[in-house]
Amino acid sequence: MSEVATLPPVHAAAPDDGARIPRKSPWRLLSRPFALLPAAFLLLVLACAIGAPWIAPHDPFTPAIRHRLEAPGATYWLGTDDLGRDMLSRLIFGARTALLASFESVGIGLAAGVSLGLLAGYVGGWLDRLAMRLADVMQSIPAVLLALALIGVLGKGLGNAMLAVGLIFAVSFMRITRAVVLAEREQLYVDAARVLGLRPVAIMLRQILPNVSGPLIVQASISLGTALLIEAMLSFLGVGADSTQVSWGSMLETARQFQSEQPLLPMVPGLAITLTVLSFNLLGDSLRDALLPGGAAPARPVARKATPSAATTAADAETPTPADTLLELRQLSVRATVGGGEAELLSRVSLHLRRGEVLGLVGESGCGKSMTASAILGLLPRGAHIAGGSVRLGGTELVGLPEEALRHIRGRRIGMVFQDPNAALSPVHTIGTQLCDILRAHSRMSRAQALARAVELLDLVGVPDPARRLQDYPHQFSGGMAQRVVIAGALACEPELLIADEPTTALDVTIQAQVLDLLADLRRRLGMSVLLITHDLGVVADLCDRVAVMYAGQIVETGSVQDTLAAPRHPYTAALLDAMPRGRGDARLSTIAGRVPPAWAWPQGCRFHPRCAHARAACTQQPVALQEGVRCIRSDIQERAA
Ligand SMILES: Nc1ncnc2c1ncn2[C@@H]1O[C@H](COP(=O)(O)OP(=O)(O)OP(=O)(O)O)[C@@H](O)[C@H]1O
Repeated sequence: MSEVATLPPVHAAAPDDGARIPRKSPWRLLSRPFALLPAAFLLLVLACAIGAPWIAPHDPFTPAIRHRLEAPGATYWLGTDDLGRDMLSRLIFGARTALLASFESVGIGLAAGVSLGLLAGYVGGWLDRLAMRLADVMQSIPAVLLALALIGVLGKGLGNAMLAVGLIFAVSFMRITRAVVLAEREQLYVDAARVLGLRPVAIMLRQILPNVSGPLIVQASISLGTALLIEAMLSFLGVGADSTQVSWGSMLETARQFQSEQPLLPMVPGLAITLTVLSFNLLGDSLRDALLPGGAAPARPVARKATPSAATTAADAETPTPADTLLELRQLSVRATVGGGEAELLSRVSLHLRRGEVLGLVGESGCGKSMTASAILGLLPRGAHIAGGSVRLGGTELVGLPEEALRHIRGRRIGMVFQDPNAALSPVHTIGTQLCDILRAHSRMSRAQALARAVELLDLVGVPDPARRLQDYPHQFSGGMAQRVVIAGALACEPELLIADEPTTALDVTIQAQVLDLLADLRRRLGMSVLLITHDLGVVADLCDRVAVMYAGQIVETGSVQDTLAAPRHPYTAALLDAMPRGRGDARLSTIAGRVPPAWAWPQGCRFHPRCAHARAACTQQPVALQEGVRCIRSDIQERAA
């Protein structure tokens, strides 16, 4: 256990290109006069609400009939009402009622809406459908009507009224939260958190919730204005604030009656309501500009209608696995519902990985490499399921293991490095927090111990000045440095197996080599097994001991890197090799004609035959079995060519 902690840094630091993604911060508001004005006004209202008993020049409740309906003057700056009470003092106390009622309803709305939105978005299924139907029903009822109905049931009083308004608000907070959760739960950093074994509640609250804060703050600000207006309206109607409270709404109602005697009377509460609601709305607009990214989110691809996949494959020859095998996949099949039908995404995939070995899993995009990794981790996308076969990790069968047990294996025994490091890290937490979360999810460490360990891990992966960098956010790291951080996270619990899914594809070419060197060094020093997913045979040649080539959801060739790259036996492997740049002298690279078919349209017979120059009629008829590490009835052609 101590090996990781004591190892020296293995790699020279790459230059860090610093911050790249500007973060939206509430402080941007300071540069906007349109936001400062309403904010200042609302601060004034808040100060009045809090300090009313000390600020108000007169008692707002005790009548003084001899001063009734006085015009504004030296004693009563805003005049008096029909009972001779000071309008300014009532206005100041009214701020207290207005803000309390608004905060109460928005607080209720936030608590109920955000919890339900998180659950509906994250869990999905019937809970999501139920929540959405409920939201549709609630939104079809006007807020004031619902408040009046609840007052009818629970009795008069501002508390009941604002509870009803809060429930109405909950719907919009729920919709906003759910929409953000639906988008965020597909993000790599959420997958990364699941891979690292964080609990769903922790993922919802710590990883996803902070992303909703921007839209929620904006909506809350606008809802505060609406709530204030509803409170005033209910009090105006006489079903809101009672005689022990001063409300701008009831002040307006009184003023309405005596308007002919004192025309200025309605202006006082009227202006207070208008300006406060306007300020909330203007502040909401400015917050929207300051906190929310502009433009709509890119539309997600729509699944096409599926047809059942081609005939199942012929039985592959079973090969005995070595005694020091760490990971073994046997006849692993994954199926998924796509559009209206079922497709087989992985067909009887068998491969093994020995302790301390690096296995390259190669193939073009869409061949099933990532799906294989997801199946190993028990993190298949929605709609996909394991239809057969087994995944064994050091003697433990992972297929069918309960989620709780799988969670302990992910992160602790299997680490994962994703393609895009910036997407794999939560944008709203510092690196230190993220590494500590991983460490503390799997061991009983104090925060101080976890921080110390995080420094060691960053040092191990070659991040310079690790103690200082713990305070930085992911966007403050260059791509290469961010990938080192992701690798540090994957190594946090010293896993036996590291799965690296295209770990360098998103990086600059110069940085790619550094990250690959780091992986090679770590593997050598820590003795881990690595499953390296890549489409690049050059990377396989540099880093791997053995290779498994995938095409259309099947393994088509496996063998040692040396043998496979020197003398490929499958035409697909040969074609991948031909398409590989080998140096400056290459005038033109050959490409593989056509493209990988989608999973719902795998061809009959050999799945590569429509793109294969050596295909014969026999290749199109029967599924081809994997025999002695190759799935091709014409492998002799390649051998002869070699
Ligand atoms: N959620 C899903 N539902 C249905 N089919 C899917 C889903 N995700 C991927 N597929 C399909 O599964 C097949 C294998 O995809 P996979 O992502 O594993 O390929 P890959 O080789 O890893 O490609 P890449 O390098 O682009 O990630 C493809 O045909 C893909 O369209």
